[in-house]
Amino acid sequence: MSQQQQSAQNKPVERKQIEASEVEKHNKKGDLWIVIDSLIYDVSKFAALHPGGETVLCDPEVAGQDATEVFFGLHKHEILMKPQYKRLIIGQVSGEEEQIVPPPAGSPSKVPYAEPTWLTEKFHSPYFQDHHRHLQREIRKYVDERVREVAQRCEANGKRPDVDLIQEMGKNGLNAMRMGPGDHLKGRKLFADIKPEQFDYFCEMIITQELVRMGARGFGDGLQGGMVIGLPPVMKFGNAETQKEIIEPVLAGEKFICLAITEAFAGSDIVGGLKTFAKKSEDGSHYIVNGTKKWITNGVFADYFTTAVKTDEGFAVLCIPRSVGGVETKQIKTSYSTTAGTAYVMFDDCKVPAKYLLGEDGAGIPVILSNFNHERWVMCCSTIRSARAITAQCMMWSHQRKAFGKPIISQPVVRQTLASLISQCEAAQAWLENVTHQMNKMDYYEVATHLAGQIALLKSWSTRVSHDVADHAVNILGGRGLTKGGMGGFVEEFHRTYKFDAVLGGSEEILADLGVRQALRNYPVNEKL
Ligand code: HEM
Repeated sequence: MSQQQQSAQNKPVERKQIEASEVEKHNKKGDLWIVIDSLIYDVSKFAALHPGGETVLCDPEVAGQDATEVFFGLHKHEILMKPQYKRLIIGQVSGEEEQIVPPPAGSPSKVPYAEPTWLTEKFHSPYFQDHHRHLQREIRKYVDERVREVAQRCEANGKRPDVDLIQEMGKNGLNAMRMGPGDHLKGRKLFADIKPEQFDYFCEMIITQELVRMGARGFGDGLQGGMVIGLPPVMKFGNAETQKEIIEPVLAGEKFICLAITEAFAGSDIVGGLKTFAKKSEDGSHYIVNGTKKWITNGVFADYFTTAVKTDEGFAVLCIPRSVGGVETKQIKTSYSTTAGTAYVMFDDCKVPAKYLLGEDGAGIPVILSNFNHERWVMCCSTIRSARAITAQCMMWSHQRKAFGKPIISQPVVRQTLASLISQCEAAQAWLENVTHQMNKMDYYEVATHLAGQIALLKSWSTRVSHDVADHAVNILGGRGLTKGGMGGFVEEFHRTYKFDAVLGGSEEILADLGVRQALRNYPVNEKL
């Protein structure tokens, strides 16, 4: 259920007022009431179905009593928002009021550090303007009301993300906005009535960061991850005919695309290690492609494969339509959900018309490299926001979970841990905002020359932050951090999946090294220690 529906349902309703002394009388199997946040639940029949068992509800400290504290030590608030549990409410304790009401859809959380400072009351930012704030509110509402349910469902059942949702995101402009600023936005109606000329990398950052709050990493990649990394080479290097065929149908969610670089034979060593070969025909009209690709996000349902190949000229990129025949895909089961459509791809004598060549034959490296900075930056946006969401979960859990008679946040060791996680999240977001600002100001070549190293370092470091956050979050949540669903479900999911950002788009060590090597390129000859 969306937050908006939740808050609508939470509007003050006339409830039957019942004295606490009356509630106390209903304290046994078959006649069992409990109070949570002033509301009286008749659990007489539900008790036998309660996932935590009937016995715990018949405990003298629970049966006929106010069980608010024990309830929130064991369950997420969202359970009480479900209609099947709301139906158990029979009244309210006389003279008491509900205290725990979720904020309206789209509004920022007031939990300390749950939001970046630009969304925190009383804080200022040099980067964000009114349209950014408007976009953030609208996209959060959209995610909470429209996307979250699909995300949780697909993450669990492993099916591809609903095509009607992707097509809706095509119509409302979101798919195009996820491709960053550029000519493709001109004349297009954008989500939340953002004007194309207003759209900058901060807008894109907002969209990416709001989407990851769903806590469904596999779905996040399933939801057009392939488009975000596979379409840019077509947009930049495709010829007019190919662009016409591919770009709009992909943005509309009618066709699907993926980026096929990695092979079982080669990850980061894309130049030396690749084996997929494209042999040009004598008349130059087509290529015959043979080879395999591995871990290709969205490959299972892609119609187009933006594929790195070797040729007689050296290295090239072809956008291979599945429809040419000879393309086979197999699902790979990874540690996140199969909803991402991660594939093993086999090209067997694929006859690919030469018009699908992106850029020049033998000059494929810049085509691939041109993609990397944006892709890595998107991953920074995503992992940094997820780490913050997990830190907020730790904050909330340690605030409401009691051990040794006190909330666990009263333990100095827990506060020390939170201090470290908060500091890392704040630092990572601040660096990200700085890099994003530079992206708004620099042109493509300046980014490649001056910012690629910073982006590489930021990605490398932010996934270290995620590592630390995931590790400590599991310790704080305990067994729940290792259990799917329930109170620690989000933490379990993050701990299982944060490594995707550490490996995809260049692994931590490779990127750290790239960052330093790029710095050395501009090392001044005239300065000595
Ligand atoms: C209206 C009242 C309640 C409802 C609707 C409810 C519902 C649920 C649900 C859906 C679960 C499954 C776990 C999850 O999804 O998080 C659960 C587990 C549990 N519940 Fe309740 N519950 C209620 C009250 C209580 C109370 C008052 C207690 C107090 C002892 C309690 C103790 C437990 C325990 C011990 C578990 C297992 C927790 C775990 O697996 O970590 N429940 N409950």
